[in-house]
Amino acid sequence: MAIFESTHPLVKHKVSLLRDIDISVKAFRELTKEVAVLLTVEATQHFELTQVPLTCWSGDIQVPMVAKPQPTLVPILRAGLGMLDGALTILPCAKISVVGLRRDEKTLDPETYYENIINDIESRTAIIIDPMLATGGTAISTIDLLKKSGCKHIVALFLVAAPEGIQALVDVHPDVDLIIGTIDERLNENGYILPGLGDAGDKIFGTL
Ligand SMILES: O=P(O)(O)OC[C@H]1O[C@H](OP(=O)(O)OP(=O)(O)O)[C@H](O)[C@@H]1O
Ligand SMILES: O=c1cc[nH]c(=O)[nH]1
Ligand SMILES: [Mg+2]
Repeated sequence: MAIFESTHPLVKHKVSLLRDIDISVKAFRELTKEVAVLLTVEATQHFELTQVPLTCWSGDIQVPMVAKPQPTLVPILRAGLGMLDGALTILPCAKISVVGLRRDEKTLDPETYYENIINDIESRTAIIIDPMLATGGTAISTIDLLKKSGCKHIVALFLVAAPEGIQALVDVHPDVDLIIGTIDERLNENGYILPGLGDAGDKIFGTL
């Protein structure tokens, strides 16, 4: 597994703005989208290229094009939807697989309530998008679902991650690459990330 924490100054700046207790729903949505754009650039920067023939204005040439089929984006409902527009800005032709999971507030175990994964996932990279990696339970279950569907290459993007969640993911799915905006300090006793963003889903959907 590769664990990559972004060093981009704009990622750091925007994640810092997301932490403001007085942030509006509008600003939280906009910043989430903007960080998703930047993280998607980071996630795609090592995509393999291949030379293909093309006829251009001056004749026949060989041009570099991405070798593998378009990836599938995998937003985890609900909060992952807040990153979808940003990821699609960079990957406008990506297929979309949707999974819905929620944490039980007491046990912190994830419950899967929706699954719609594309058919031909074997040949595509899956890019999971979710603002938060806390205990890691939700991401681990999502990766289980993707692998059961035949997915062979998985990258996961998070705005903020806790060290506990990263370790849990490494232990269970060591082959998955992580792209993280900022690695925070720790989880609190309720499984929330410190200093964190609070409940990202509630802030994106205005359900606080
Ligand atoms: O790493 P974990 O401990 O599993 O926690 C992380 C998950 O918790 C949040 O979703 P939540 O369950 O609040 O659902 P929501 O997106 O509908 O708010 C978050 O968006 C992740 O999906
Ligand atoms: O800190 C956290 C942990 C889980 N889910 C969130 O939205 N925030
Ligand atoms: Mg939530």
